[in-house]
Amino acid sequence: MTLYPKLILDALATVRYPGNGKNIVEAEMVADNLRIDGMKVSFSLIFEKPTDPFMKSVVRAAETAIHTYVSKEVEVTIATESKQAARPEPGKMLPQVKNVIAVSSGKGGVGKSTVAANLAVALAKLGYKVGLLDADIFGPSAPKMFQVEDARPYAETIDGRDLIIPVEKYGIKLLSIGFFVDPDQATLWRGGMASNALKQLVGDANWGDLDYFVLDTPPGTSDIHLTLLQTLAITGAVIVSTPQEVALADARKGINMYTNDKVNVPILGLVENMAWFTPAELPNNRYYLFGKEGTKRLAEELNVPLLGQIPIVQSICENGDKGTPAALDENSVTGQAFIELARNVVAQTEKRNAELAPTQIVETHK
Ligand SMILES: Nc1ncnc2c1ncn2[C@@H]1O[C@H](COP(=O)(O)OP(=O)(O)OP(=O)(O)O)[C@@H](O)[C@H]1O
Repeated sequence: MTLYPKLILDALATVRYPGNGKNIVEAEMVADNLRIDGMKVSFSLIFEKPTDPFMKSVVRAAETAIHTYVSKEVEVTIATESKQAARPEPGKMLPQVKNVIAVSSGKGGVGKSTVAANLAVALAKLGYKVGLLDADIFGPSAPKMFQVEDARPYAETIDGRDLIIPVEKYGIKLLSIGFFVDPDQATLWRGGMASNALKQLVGDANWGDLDYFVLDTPPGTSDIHLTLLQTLAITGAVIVSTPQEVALADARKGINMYTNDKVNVPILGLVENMAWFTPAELPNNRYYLFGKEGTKRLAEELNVPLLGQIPIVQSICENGDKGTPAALDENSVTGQAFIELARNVVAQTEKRNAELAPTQIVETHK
């Protein structure tokens, strides 16, 4: 049997690309590098993106078509190409971002998202270029806290890649998993889907130059943390806790997630949220509802800095609901507490960068 190009192309014309229903010859997906050498055939298939979900199945279908319509004896080699440049390798993503700060808590509901959002706002107030990624897949709250719930970020082609453009609010570049997923559906997501979505929000978004990239991570320890550790070199972690014993026990677990022997992310320090209650009409009174200075003692015991103590103030909650983070008003008691926190985060980050080598990403084992 003698093979010739038309025989191969006719076989390939029976394969449909599921994305548009056209056959792959008509859709100009077969590159003009078709080589025939005896019973050996090689060529490339061209896809729009390197992440095309149909890539594997189309390659398999093309091979099967040649075996079915030409001969089982043909030795087929198919390479894949894409029109768009690939996402940079993990660890090489976001070269223009100077510091990546993960805000974590061992336990839900301690105010981690409130602290992450207000830390981002306070850093921007101090004049830094700031990005905030709300990676809290099970309870994204940044859209509400920044009053951008209706935002639907779009993509633009930049240097040959389609990149998501972050929303800008209060001088911060912001993306939330909540812009893309109905929060009620999030818990139904399989781990892999959530991880892929997150990798896209990090690697396929136009974050540009940033001094601080703040990550609001999900509560507790999860696959999402592992994805973040495998995708980004996290400069340091900020752990949020409330003063009660149960929260402190969980805070230790949260710390361990960043400092075990496989992961080497330095802890920049702890934040004690809901440290005391101050009624608006008695601003000098402090009521220690959840115990006094538990987080402060934990910080001392672990020999890590206490970066800030944030009181329980009704306005923090109201501002969060209204979409105007408390840190926007630097003259308020809470605004000052968050500015102080941001100053301490900057000081600890600079100290860490002077004393320690850059963080390495956690390798993926296949
Ligand atoms: N210091 C504070 N004073 C008053 N209210 C606060 C304070 N910190 C957080 N809150 C309120 O507590 C609630 C929970 O806070 P937040 O969503 O930030 O917690 P979280 O730890 O991120 O929770 P999750 O586990 O759901 O991610 C919110 O309504 C928030 O406005």
